[in-house]
Amino acid sequence: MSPTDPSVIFALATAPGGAISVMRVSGSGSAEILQALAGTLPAPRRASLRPLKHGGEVLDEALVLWFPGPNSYTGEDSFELHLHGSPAIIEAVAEALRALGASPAEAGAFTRRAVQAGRMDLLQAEAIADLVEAETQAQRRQALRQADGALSALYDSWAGRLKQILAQQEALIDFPDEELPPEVENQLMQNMLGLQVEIAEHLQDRRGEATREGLHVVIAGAPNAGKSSLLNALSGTEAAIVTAHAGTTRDAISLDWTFEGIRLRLTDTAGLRETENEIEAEGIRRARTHVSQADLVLHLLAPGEEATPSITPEALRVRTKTDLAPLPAPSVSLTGSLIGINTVTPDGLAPLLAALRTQLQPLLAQREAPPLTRARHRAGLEETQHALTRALRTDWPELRGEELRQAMRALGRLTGKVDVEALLDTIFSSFCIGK
Ligand SMILES: Nc1nc2c(c(=O)[nH]1)N(C=O)[C@@H](CNc1ccc(C(=O)N[C@@H](CCC(=O)O)C(=O)O)cc1)CN2
Ligand SMILES: Nc1nc2c(ncn2[C@@H]2O[C@H](COP(=O)(O)OP(=O)(O)OP(=O)(O)O)[C@@H](O)[C@H]2O)c(=O)[nH]1
Ligand SMILES: [Mg+2]
Repeated sequence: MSPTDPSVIFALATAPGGAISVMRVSGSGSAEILQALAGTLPAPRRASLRPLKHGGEVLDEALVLWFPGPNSYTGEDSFELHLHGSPAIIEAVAEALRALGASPAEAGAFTRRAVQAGRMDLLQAEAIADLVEAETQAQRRQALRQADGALSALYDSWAGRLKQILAQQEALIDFPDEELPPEVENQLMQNMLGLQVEIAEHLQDRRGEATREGLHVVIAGAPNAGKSSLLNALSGTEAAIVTAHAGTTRDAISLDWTFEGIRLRLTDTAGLRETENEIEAEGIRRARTHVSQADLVLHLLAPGEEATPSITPEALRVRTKTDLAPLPAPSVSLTGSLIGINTVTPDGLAPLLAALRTQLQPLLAQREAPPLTRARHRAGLEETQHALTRALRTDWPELRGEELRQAMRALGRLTGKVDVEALLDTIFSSFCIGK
């Protein structure tokens, strides 16, 4: 293929500003472009130092990696130029690549080509995006596991079982009514139910989404309860203003905090009370919105403040300023849910951290089965479940077959084994350039 083949794409794979910048190039026609720049093709998959020349000039002295297809990330002929990371070199090399017929890659284009070449499925491609963006160790582990194909294997096994169920169903259709063996029909129903139960359990597991997206923890309570002090103490920042004046916080203040490898978005809110002040009232309205959308609410109560009713039934109730007024021992044992903290003594937050750990335990637990990680997976599995439910409800064999096929299609779209093209744009548009 000619060096001007439009299917060759290039992109910087590293963020600008580093000492080294990696330019990635892929597509049939890569070999000619690399030869034009580096003189000859280096040995495959080995780092070689080469002067890169274009227009009779040396652009940089670079490390070159040549990956002949199909043994490359994209499955195509591709190469990498490990350049000195200056803007001038990057610009000159990009200019040369354009002149040689390559075009700038769109977001996710390299991974998209890897999917199209059958080197990975959609779940693995999504996991690569998550891997690139992982900020916590839990996110890293989860993405790596999904990239390895653990979730794909689970959904593929379900697709395999659905295929068997469909085959059993078709065998039933061919039977004349009077000879229909009831145990075959029974077996079929059992298989459908068994699959539904497994998918339902998988859908109940929120670990994957919580790990990937983080959890929203909202600190709420009356003015002066110590909410902003807690936000500052947990995050080790002075993000929120603290004063002895009741009604200090108006705007909600959010920051990210990693606890036990889980990403938490902490939000400090305006103290809840009746007020004539227009600004404070708006703050309180926003506070209530945050509370209603929280995954976990910490309801802070100053000493002497009535513990009930709580802001929301699920809130963790936290008695503050225990350095001033220790939690009376009986209240600890009687209402085990009341946690005592202060932001003054060295271990003042320990009871809250312990309670948070317990609360998050289900999310921290390593389990055998890989969790679903995106709304897309949840929607596809729910569609599968609905189709299975309809298949179970109907006595009409042809209709049941159609519902089973629909369940298979919904499941197949998750790995990308069906209807891939329609999905690629939405999935890869969220990637960064160079991936
Ligand atoms: N420089 C560089 N670092 C990188 C990548 C890259 O593309 N370039 N990666 C990109 O995301 C990740 C590594 N992933 C990769 C996956 C497959 C192949 C590859 O060439 N696979 C061939 C040969 C495998 C082998 O060496 O045994 C193959 O599978 O056939 C390369 C990188 C992270 N680090
Ligand atoms: N002794 C003691 N004082 C505290 C503690 N936590 C907060 N305070 C004090 O209580 C007062 C109110 O604290 P804030 O953190 O501003 O309270 P808040 O709930 O954010 O108040 P608003 O923003 O007005 O709703 C300040 O004077 C803090 O120094 C604590 O654990 N011990
Ligand atoms: Mg405050």
